[in-house]
Amino acid sequence: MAGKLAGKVAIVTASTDGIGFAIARRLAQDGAKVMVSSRKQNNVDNAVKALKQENLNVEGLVCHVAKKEDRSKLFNETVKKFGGIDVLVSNAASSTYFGPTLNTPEDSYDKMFDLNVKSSFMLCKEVVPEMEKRGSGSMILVSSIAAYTPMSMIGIYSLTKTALLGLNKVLAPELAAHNIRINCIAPGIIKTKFSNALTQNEDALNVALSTIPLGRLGTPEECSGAASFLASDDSAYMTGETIVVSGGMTGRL
Ligand SMILES: NC(=O)c1ccc[n+]([C@@H]2O[C@H](COP(=O)([O-])OP(=O)(O)OC[C@H]3O[C@@H](n4cnc5c(N)ncnc54)[C@H](O)[C@@H]3O)[C@@H](O)[C@H]2O)c1
Repeated sequence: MAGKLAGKVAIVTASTDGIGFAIARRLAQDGAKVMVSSRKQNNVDNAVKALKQENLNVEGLVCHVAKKEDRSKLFNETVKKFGGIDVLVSNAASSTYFGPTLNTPEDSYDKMFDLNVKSSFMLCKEVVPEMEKRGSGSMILVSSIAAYTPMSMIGIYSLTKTALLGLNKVLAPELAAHNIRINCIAPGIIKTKFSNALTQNEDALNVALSTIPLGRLGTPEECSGAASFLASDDSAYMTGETIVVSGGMTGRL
């Protein structure tokens, strides 16, 4: 397929719905071969079917990103199906507690750090040998606007997203030595299942909208162009950076 990502192979985690699905679709529309993944076989099957119906070059696999054996399988199967790995989008995350930060249970804290931060780090670390074989690579971490201005009722989730900005900065120089780039995307409030709790409550929605200069929520598709840009050689001189996709929200929460 022609396009700015022609010849590239991409993995997108948690890509059967929401922002991950939109990114997987956009990378494939721009010419990449894409491995779609998430935790449930049924969701993987549905996403792959939908994308194949659009004549996109995708395959799918179950991957719970906190499980080492699942991550290994994801890399091995991608190499087997597509011949290598050029792009990794680490998108999986969860927010397991809503309320005052000081009340966050320890197991929730651990779960969010394990999934949102540690799994991202392990994916980045473990994919390096495959990218080295290709001679270059691009990694993209999905952070959040909450990384900059923590949202009060999801304080520890926000903290994990700030940690990803740090991970981005700390890995960029080391990965550069392998000719691999790493960058972040920080979405604002995007209409997905993830943001349902906020967007289905009219009062909360109105408060949120009042902080967004563009006056509306974003869509998953509006995050996907930034991912495609960071995956492509158009961003060849960028590493350790973050693209904010928030309708102008930065610093306004
Ligand atoms: N929606 C927003 O407003 C918003 C804003 C900023 C950042 N984000 C980030 O965007 C990313 C995608 O979120 P989304 O809004 O598309 O919501 P979503 O609920 O569609 O995506 C989250 C995905 O992560 C998956 N996931 C959870 N645990 C997993 C695991 N262990 N292994 C693999 N997958 C797992 C879920 O199944 C789900 O598909 C997340 O990193 C989220 O933090 C979302």
